[in-house]
Amino acid sequence: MNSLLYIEHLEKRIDEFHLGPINLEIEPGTITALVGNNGSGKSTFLKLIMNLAKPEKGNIKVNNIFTHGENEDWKNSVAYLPQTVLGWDAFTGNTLKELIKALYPNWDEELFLKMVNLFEIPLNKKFSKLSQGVQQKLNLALTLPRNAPLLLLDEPTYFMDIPSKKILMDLIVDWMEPGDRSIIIASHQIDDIRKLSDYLFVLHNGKFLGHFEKEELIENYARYWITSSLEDATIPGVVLQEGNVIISNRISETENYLESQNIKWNKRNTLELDDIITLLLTQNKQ
Ligand SMILES: Nc1ncnc2c1ncn2[C@@H]1O[C@H](COP(=O)(O)OP(=O)(O)OP(=O)(O)O)[C@@H](O)[C@H]1O
Repeated sequence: MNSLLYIEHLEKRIDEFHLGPINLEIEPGTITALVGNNGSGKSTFLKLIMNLAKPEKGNIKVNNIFTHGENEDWKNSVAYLPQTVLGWDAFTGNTLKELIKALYPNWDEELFLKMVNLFEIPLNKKFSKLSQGVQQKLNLALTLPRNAPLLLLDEPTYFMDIPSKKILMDLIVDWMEPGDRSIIIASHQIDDIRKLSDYLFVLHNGKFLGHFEKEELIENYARYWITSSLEDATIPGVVLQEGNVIISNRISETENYLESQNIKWNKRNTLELDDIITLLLTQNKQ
């Protein structure tokens, strides 16, 4: 097996909250958007991968090494950007760079300097004196150059201005260029999800709703404007009906049924990805 990340039967409880069970494999060369409602367990899931939280059940392997075993070599294969970092406030960017560089044998100084330059990060200021957006940029500049094949990003663009988001997208595309790397990016930013991801990994209140190939997911949904009376018809595949507009995620079943019942429609379109995510997270009928 050649997966960068392998997860089976993963479950975690925090008080009333229950995450999982989750099964997931991440192949090299892919970007997966980790999507879910607030409190659905995205950050917890990334912490579990990093062995910063202990699961009740299940196994996690990074580059074929169990993350909760004696062998900690897996840590060289993963770079993690948490939502918030603790303990950095008193240090300048320069000092943080030296501390982190020493831990990562594949550190890419050229990429670090490029990111500092593109994001205009002042390296001589203490972390606590930087705005939240600049802190986020510095954090990214201290994460991507670790050159680990698996990159875990928890809301990396939350505080960033629009041009910086664009710069990061280009950096990520370049970073993926070698073809043997993968990213999991937890995000509520629809642009990040739409432009970057190959797959969507969807959580709802801790429940795993699916690991979808993005284009396939988009192709699976359609909206129809019905011109005949629908009355109380239960139409196969329909996940939402508002008046005479229906949305289906099993298009051929729906169309066959409409045809067999002589129910006419005069317009059909595809859904935007944010509409599909909203349906997944609110209907939860999948
Ligand atoms: N340290 C903790 N102590 C108590 N509860 C926690 C802790 N960390 C997470 N939780 C709970 O676990 C659940 C999942 O939280 P988590 O932060 O993983 O969600 P999330 O999907 O990342 O949310 P958001 O989109 O708001 O960032 C929540 O119900 C949260 O309250």
